[in-house]
Amino acid sequence: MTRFRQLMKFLNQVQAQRIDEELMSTYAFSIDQLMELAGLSVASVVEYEFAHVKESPLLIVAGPGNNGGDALVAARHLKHFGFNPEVLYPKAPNNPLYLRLVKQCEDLDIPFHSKELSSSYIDDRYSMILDGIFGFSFKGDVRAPFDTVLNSLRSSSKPIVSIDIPSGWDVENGNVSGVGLCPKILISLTAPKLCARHFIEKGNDRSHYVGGRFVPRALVEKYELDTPNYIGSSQFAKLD
Ligand SMILES: NC(=O)C1=CN([C@@H]2O[C@H](COP(=O)(O)OP(=O)(O)OC[C@H]3O[C@@H](n4cnc5c(N)ncnc54)[C@H](OP(=O)(O)O)[C@@H]3O)[C@@H](O)[C@H]2O)[C@@H](O)CC1
Ligand SMILES: [K+]
Repeated sequence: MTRFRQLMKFLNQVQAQRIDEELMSTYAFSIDQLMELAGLSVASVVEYEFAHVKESPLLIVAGPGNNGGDALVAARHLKHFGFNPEVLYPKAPNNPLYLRLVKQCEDLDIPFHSKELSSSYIDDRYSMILDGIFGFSFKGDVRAPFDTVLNSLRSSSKPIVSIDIPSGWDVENGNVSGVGLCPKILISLTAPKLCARHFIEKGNDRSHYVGGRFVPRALVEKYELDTPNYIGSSQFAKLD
């Protein structure tokens, strides 16, 4: 596993969105490719942290955008890694990319839930929660049906791993509304966003990883990104 000193460069919301756009224009990536690598990084971190509870079901919560797409990709990889993922998909968009990801999961017999699950059900059934609800495009107050979904996840005692942004957090200012999740683990993709500073402040029982090994050198230089030197085939780096 790659270890790396805590990164000092944090992206604001506009920079994160611009980097995403440049990857898919100037640097000729398709969204499927980026999402596949992002989801593989996420699944690899979950494997590293939760291999000891492989038999118990994992709850993977997917939102309506690309953060949810990363979660669906991670669900598929985790199934191949020998885990037992189930997906909560409260608002499944009718978009060919996500429809394909859902079919790939269903073909692996990954169960899907569309209605909110109670915190007691979550506590009884799952060993951990993977939060792929909102990423770097989240804005404003949390709208239905995700307000009640966040409530039940927040009331659960199970450890939460957040993909890119803890859901409900302002991308730059953190959990200012108080309705956001409190993850134990954050996996920043490409580079941490400004809200990650508030995650790090919360102390030593938190782990911060970075993943998404697709950033070309010219983009690193343009945005002065502080990306880790990943070792070998490692899909993530743990930040000390
Ligand atoms: N380059 C990288 O690093 C890569 C990053 N990737 C991933 O993409 C993520 C960013 O994806 P994204 O841009 O699709 O947006 P994301 O945050 O998933 O949410 C958009 C959805 O949320 C909704 N929504 C928003 N606010 C809301 C509210 N208050 N209450 C309720 N709903 C709200 C919004 O709804 P709308 O406003 O359209 O109605 C829309 O449907 C990024 O974080 C990373 O995980 C990789 O896949 C690829 C490479
Ligand atoms: K998230």
